[in-house]
Amino acid sequence: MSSNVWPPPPPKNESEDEKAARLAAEKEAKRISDEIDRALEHERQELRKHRPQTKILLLGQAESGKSTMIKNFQLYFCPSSFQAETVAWRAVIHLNLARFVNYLLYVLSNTNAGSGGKKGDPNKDYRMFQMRLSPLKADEGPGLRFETVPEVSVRGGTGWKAFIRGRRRGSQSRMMTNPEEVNDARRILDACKEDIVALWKSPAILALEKEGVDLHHHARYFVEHAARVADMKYTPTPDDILRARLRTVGVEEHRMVMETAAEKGEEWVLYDVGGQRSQRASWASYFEDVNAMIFLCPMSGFNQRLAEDRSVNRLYDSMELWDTVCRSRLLSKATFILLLNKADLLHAKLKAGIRFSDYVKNYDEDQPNTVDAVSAYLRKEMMEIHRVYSPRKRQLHVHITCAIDPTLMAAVLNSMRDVILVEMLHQTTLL
Ligand SMILES: Nc1nc2c(ncn2[C@@H]2O[C@H](COP(=O)(O)OP(=O)(O)OP(=O)(O)O)[C@@H](O)[C@H]2O)c(=O)[nH]1
Ligand SMILES: [Mg+2]
Repeated sequence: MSSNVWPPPPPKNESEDEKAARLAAEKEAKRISDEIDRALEHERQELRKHRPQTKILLLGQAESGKSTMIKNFQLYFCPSSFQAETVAWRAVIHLNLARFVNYLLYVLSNTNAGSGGKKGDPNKDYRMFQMRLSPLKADEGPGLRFETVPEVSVRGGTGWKAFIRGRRRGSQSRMMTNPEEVNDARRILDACKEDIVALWKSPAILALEKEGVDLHHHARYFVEHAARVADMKYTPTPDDILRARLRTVGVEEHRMVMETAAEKGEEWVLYDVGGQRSQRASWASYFEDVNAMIFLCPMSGFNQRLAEDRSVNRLYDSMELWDTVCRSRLLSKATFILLLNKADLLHAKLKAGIRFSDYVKNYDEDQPNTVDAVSAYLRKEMMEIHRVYSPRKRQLHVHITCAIDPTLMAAVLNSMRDVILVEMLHQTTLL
């Protein structure tokens, strides 16, 4: 008979007295075991009470992927709250799609791409779109600019997700005025979906790309998936939500109740800031008591310019910003995590033959034009800035990331969580 079975089976030929004594002993053992469990749980609760709240600040220039990281965090550590916000993201995705389609139409109306005029030609299609999507254009304001796609934005703290779910009135969001309007927009998009697909495949769009008009915008994904996304029955997938673009204005506070094992029930506070230059002045007031700072540097920006100042290269801006953040005394005690993001876009650019060394003068042209070599170079440069300019010695944790790929992000998120927890524990024991 196996000695591993618990509780052990009753001995053969057990008398009534022996049975009563055995049951009493088992009951006592269970009482003691439950008591130990209760004491452990109590100790855990006490530890939690006395541990300072986990506060994490995300920094980086506009479109570096800060808000996308917040979504990843929520998807991984608080999946049910991520799930609950799906409907709110659908409205953002539809606006991303509609505005990109409007942009395509605008670009087409300003070029001679494709052959205009004939029956059934692409120009006829886009005129029809312009007409059908006019309700969505109502809040755009005059003058879509040729070189940019108008962005969807919302000011932090407006509670827009609850508003779109129809639970909150009076939101200040400019995005939509009421849920009925959201449904109208869905019906219009559904009616237009075949035309959107046809427009995207049309010779006029192909001609634009051939002429060198850059249509590599984050909303491109939604127009490529228009048949699914514009359908009335559409529900966004996690991948779609990670691709949705909603520019952050001001500072958004996200209170996340962790659903995963060790920290289950704990509330972590994440601050997401607007990354444009005009927004950066408001950051400092959040520096003081954060436990960790996650900085996002989009590696693919090496050949791009800032939307807010076309004279500035995006990668240089990121480096300068990193320098400033490293020097900050207010952040000197925070755990530093650096994410070299948009590895997928960097890969696509390098593979297309765009040379990193043409834009970054310190990168020797003999060095390989590969993601590995370029990311190793950026890692080294940024670690050096951190080492030289940090007001006190501190560890830096660096990851190469692609924030739209939740499978790849899982390992990074786990590692970041572990680092933050260990630092928190360290701070608690020092207190
Ligand atoms: N291809 C690719 N796209 C990404 C990646 N990370 C983020 N994005 C996309 O880039 C766009 C901008 O990302 P956001 O997270 O909104 O950028 P942000 O830093 O919050 O920008 P601001 O709110 O303006 O400061 C979104 O459409 C994301 O889906 C990435 O690693 N690869
Ligand atoms: Mg943002």
